[in-house]
Amino acid sequence: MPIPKAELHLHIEGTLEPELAFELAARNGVELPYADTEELRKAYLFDDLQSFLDLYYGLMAVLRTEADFEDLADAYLARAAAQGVRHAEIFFDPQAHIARGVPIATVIEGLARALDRSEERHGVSTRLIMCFLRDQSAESAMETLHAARPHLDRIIGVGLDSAEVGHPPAKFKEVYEAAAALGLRLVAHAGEEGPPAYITEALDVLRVERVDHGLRCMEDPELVERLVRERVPLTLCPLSNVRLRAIDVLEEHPLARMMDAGLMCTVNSDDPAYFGGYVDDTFHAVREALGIDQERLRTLARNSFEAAFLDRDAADEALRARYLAEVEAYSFD
Ligand SMILES: Nc1ncnc2[nH]cnc12
Ligand SMILES: [Zn+2]
Repeated sequence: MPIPKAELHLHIEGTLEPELAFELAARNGVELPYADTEELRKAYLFDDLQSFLDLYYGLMAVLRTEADFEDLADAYLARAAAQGVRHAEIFFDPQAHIARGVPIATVIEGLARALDRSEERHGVSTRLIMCFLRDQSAESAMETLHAARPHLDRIIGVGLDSAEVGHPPAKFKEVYEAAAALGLRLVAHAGEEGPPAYITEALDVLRVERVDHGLRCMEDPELVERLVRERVPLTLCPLSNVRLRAIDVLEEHPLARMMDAGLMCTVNSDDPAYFGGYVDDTFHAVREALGIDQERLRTLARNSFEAAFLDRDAADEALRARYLAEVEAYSFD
């Protein structure tokens, strides 16, 4: 049985396995530019974030109806449960769907159908985080926030993803202020490909509570000191960093050094259908490649629940306490 853990950095569209992509393509009469699942999988060789995003957005063409989003999320939750995930905070990219003529209500209601059954069916509690695409305009992000207003009871927070370099966090200051005023929690991708200054900006200008990736903080010792002092959780995704060439090989990933430095690290899967593993596969991979020992794996699991957005009410706090107790009681043998 894998160690219990929370997944805090997971793009639901990045869980679209080739088999489901072909099934949904057939269901919706969408032609995919690949002969079969094997040919599609062969296309998963990326030079950088942008080359991945081109494929990722293209494949979304198969997602059209509420049932498609429900099936996508349900398939993820089943896999996550098998990997020891007890709580999942799930990103989605509404602008990528609205641009294809799929209304935000279809996306959210479809995902919610799977999420509403998740505790009972898979034993996984869930939250939804709506991401803005940072390579689109600040106005488009604000329109998306407005479009989401009828569904805010379904959404715990907002995030910022897509092509990072050239799209610094400050561009989204206003929409983050508007989201905070609506009571939404705030996260943002920063320091994946972009410089450490983007991490600082995400903290100071967007006022995020967690940083997604944050990998490049290691280039700025003062920033590391600050992240340690303020105990800012980082949602790291080591397999993603290797596949998107932020790091050459997993053996060179700074996770162990980041933990040594006292950073509050969590380990997550990002886009597991594309990057060769779900979250427990990632735990195993870092254990092998970086010599992360059992007690450090337990720390990563503990951090994931401590950094989770499970503090809305007494029921949330009780859930967090239960999960943390499961982590402490877990035996690796
Ligand atoms: N790793 C990643 N970075 C930025 N945007 C993304 N969208 C999906 N995965 C992403
Ligand atoms: Zn991501």
